[in-house]
Amino acid sequence: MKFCSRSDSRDDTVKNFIKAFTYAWMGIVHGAAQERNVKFHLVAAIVVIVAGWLTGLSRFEWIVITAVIALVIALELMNAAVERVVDLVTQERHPLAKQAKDLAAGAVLVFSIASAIIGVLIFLPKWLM
Ligand SMILES: Nc1ncnc2c1ncn2[C@@H]1O[C@H](COP(=O)(O)OP(=O)(O)OP(=O)(O)O)[C@@H](O)[C@H]1O
Repeated sequence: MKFCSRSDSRDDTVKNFIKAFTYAWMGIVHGAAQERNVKFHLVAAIVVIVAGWLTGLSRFEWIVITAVIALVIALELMNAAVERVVDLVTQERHPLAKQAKDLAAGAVLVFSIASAIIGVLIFLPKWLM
């Protein structure tokens, strides 16, 4: 009979956490390497961060910019995941496959438009001053 000490189960929890983190990191690296839109948003994020640094943003504005950048990239990764699942389920043309891909792409577009508006609202008044 095998007894599990409390430190064994804590080791397992830490190992599982590290494994889950590694898989999630591999997802980000894969997305950045394979997905054109993820690459585009990563470059755009760098441009926005440099522009923010040169312009001089408040703490609150940096919080908003950080959240917006993270959400756009997270949505792109989710969109890529939906595309993979749809392609795994069917290689044939199917109206539901189209809807699934277009809905996921629509979600990215909605937030991309909102993030562009947020960017203009934060940066434009400072550049016009
Ligand atoms: N299996 C499918 N069935 C129906 N429509 C699809 C399917 N896969 C993609 N589409 C639709 O085709 C349009 C273009 O999709 P997408 O940009 O993913 O290209 P694709 O058709 O998968 O081809 P490619 O992989 O060469 O770019 C989108 O409207 C998408 O929803």
